[in-house]
Amino acid sequence: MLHAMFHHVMHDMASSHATDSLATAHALPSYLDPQHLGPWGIFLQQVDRVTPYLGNLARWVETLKRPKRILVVDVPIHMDDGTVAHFEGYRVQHNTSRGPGKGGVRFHQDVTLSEVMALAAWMSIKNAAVNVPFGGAKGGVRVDPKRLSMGELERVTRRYTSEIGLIIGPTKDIPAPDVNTNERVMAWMMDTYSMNVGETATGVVTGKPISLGGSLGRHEATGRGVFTVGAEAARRIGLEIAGARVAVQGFGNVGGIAAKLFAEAGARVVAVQDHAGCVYREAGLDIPALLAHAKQHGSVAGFAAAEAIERDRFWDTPCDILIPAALEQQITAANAHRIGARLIVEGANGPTTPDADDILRDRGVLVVPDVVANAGGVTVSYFEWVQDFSSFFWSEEEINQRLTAIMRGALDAVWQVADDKGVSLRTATFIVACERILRARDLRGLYP
Ligand SMILES: NC(=O)C1=CN([C@@H]2O[C@H](COP(=O)(O)OP(=O)(O)OC[C@H]3O[C@@H](n4cnc5c(N)ncnc54)[C@H](O)[C@@H]3O)[C@@H](O)[C@H]2O)C=CC1
Ligand SMILES: O=C(O)CCC(=O)C(=O)O
Repeated sequence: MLHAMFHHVMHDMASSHATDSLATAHALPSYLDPQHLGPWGIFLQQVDRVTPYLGNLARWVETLKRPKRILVVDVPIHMDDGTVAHFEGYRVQHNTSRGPGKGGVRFHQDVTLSEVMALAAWMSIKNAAVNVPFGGAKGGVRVDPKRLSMGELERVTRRYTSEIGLIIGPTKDIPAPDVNTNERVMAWMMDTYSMNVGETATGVVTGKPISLGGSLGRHEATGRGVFTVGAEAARRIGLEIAGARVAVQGFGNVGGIAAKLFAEAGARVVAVQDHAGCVYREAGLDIPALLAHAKQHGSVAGFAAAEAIERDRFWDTPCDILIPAALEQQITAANAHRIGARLIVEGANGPTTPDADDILRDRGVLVVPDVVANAGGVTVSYFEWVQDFSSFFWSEEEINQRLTAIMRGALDAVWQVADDKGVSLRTATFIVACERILRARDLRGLYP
């Protein structure tokens, strides 16, 4: 009787939840809920868009929807006033089929697990798109570093590094700079990891100071890559860089250097927006002067040789090329129809939502997606890692030549796939990258 009831209950569960016994194996952990809003939900939609193009490899696609490893850590530190503060830290290794995890560390007050999961996943796609031998990973601490003293920032960095030390390492997972982290932070990370393992391990992070095993050209690499693919995409759609009007959101490592290179190539950078202000000058902003101002004041706000405009007006700025280089989900269905540019080059990770992608495509705006456009940083990080292993350092000229060749090659490959299959550059890039990742997975079998 009991056996019969049990059988009945089991049967009901099976029929109400799913149709076969694999259902349990496929049930997603709550933090992977596809309905999840935010960046991870966007990544899942992007994977769904590419799946029909993956042929036999599509049987592995579920791998991409589940990060391999997620670590959430408590980061307690002594504040300068004697109190103890706790910050939440994350390191997510999305996929390691093609090599060790690789991706930056973000310090920002709004960092969430969903965001770090998506950023890690985009690293898997990006690293495969430019064919560097890495998987994808990313880290973050939910802290506003602008409110920390230098000592507090160092203590957060060192404690976070010790906590994630369990899973990082030169052949396991190699962090790098992202929003609000830089060479200084990388030096502390390298030193903390090295102290904990008992030897100097320069290869544990990239984006280090040159004098500590960093690479020439890494500081500029992401902005340089944005410029390289932006200029090449512009050429392909018949848009002349000399005289082109450029609008840039985010004026840090990526946006600042991209703006400088576009201006040096004769473009007019007409608008720049950062976290605290937005400036406009129809004749073109003096970028070296704006960079100096932002360095001194922490923002473009208050720059005298320009008109200060309301933040939201940035999206209406008449321009030919738009470079989002700040945070995710900036170009949405709410503003995509207002953008006047013919070309968008994504310096930031995840700046455009899938519904905005569709609007832009319908309007004939070309989007060079993050997973190609901003891959210059990780490409030179790869060079740095190789140089650290061999203790043999290359000239900046050699680095920039190799970077340019890889960026142009990657754009060319995805352009061809987009043409052949009639898809956007983003979907084309996901096709190329997912094929590489899933083929590696297929060849290796279940472990990675
Ligand atoms: N640093 C790197 O090598 C790489 C960075 N990226 C991506 O590029 C983007 C920017 O990163 P970084 O330049 O490194 O960071 P950063 O910390 O050097 O600069 C960030 C810039 O964004 C601005 N910003 C922040 N919040 C904003 C908001 N709500 N509205 C407008 N502007 C805002 C800041 O004021 C600052 O100018 C991020 O999406 C990052 O993931 C992508 C590839 C590599
Ligand atoms: O240089 C790296 O390893 C990664 C940089 C990064 O975080 C990114 O490309 O988004």
